[in-house]
Amino acid sequence: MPSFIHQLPSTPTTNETAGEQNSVVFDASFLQNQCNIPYEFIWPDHERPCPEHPPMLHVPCIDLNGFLSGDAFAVSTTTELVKQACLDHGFFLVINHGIDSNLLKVAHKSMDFFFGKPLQEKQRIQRKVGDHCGYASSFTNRFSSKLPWKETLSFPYCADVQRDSNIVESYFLNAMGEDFSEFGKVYQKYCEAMSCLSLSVMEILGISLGVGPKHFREFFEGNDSIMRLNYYPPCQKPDLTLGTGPHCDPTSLTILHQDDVGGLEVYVNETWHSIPPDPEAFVVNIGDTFMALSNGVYKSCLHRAVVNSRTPRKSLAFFLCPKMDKVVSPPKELVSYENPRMFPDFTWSTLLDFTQKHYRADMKTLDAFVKWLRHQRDSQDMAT
Ligand SMILES: C=C1C[C@]23C[C@H]1CC[C@H]2[C@]1(C)CCC[C@@](C)(C(=O)O)[C@H]1[C@@H]3C(=O)O
Ligand SMILES: O=C(O)CCC(=O)C(=O)O
Ligand SMILES: [Fe+2]
Repeated sequence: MPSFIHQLPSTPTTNETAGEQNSVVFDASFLQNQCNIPYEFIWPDHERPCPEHPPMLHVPCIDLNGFLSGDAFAVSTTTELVKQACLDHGFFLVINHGIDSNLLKVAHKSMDFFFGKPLQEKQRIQRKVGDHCGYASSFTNRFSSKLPWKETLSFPYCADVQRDSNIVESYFLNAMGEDFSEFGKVYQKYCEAMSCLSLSVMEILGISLGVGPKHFREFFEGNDSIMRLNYYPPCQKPDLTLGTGPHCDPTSLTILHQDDVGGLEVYVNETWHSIPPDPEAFVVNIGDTFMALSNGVYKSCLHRAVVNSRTPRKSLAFFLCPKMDKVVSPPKELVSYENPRMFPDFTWSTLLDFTQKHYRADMKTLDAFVKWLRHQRDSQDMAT
């Protein structure tokens, strides 16, 4: 067992496989004091950060307040800018979003509250094998190489108040007790705000694709989304590792808020570009599931996060996802003889399961998923 791995007393749970009796976690406070980093965190040459600071990506800035005012010029400008961005690389910024600045501030502060806790306390909410929620530390018990230099805390958000109007608060109360009541309240409010913002963006995407403002808004009304807190400790060898490896988000839409450190990079025209932090703006990008919903018209884009040797970096990522059993299928207006179906129908829960149990999301997730899905369906057909 590598020295940086702390063997913790086994925490038997219902869904651990026989081989998962012991939880192992990455102890950033221990690692930071070593002069080198373990080989498991060293990425192949061709995937390492650029030696020079990459050029800045000029992404359009969407004034959401303007769009929501209904002013015809603002609506057409907004939808045109989003359309061009989504045809080019799938990233754009949203400003004048109406999200309370105090909520943003306390959401960032609450990350320090959690990630500053002793390892054993964070380990109380450890992500279980095959699950997408909980605390994960560089996924040491999930991947054996190209480990990301980060700790994450992921949790579910359900927008369907009939089903669960307080899922985030309950999740933390159940897992961490009364001390996390305020913590849960903060992220319940944050996720509600993110869900509302996502539905406005879905209106813009619907208009930009010619299917109208309601189509995708209604598709995501009762979303089963994922909120993820990314904490990237400083690294003594930032040029050898990555905070988050190159990937396309398998989800539908990502609304990201970076702190002021910087580190998000997007791969466009065969070159890595940086998207510098802007506290007033959310970075929005479409994911694989929305690429399938648009029948491939809009592209899910390759991106990653680099780390530095000086200071921790934090980002809050809200991953909009349809209801688990919702069938992902493009509207008929986006399918034609010239534009035949690019992907088969699938449910979001099947793709999510694929990324959690069978495949580490990267830049080819959707292709790998479609191949896997076809194989599964062929095997079932042969068995009947
Ligand atoms: C559905 C998801 C899987 C990941 C979290 C959400 C959306 C982004 C995915 C991820 C960040 C892509 C890079 C690899 C990954 C393993 C990670 O570094 O965290 C991915 C997440 C995951 O599988 O936990
Ligand atoms: O932290 C960042 O800037 C990006 C993280 C990311 O891409 C993700 O969590 O999917
Ligand atoms: Fe991402």
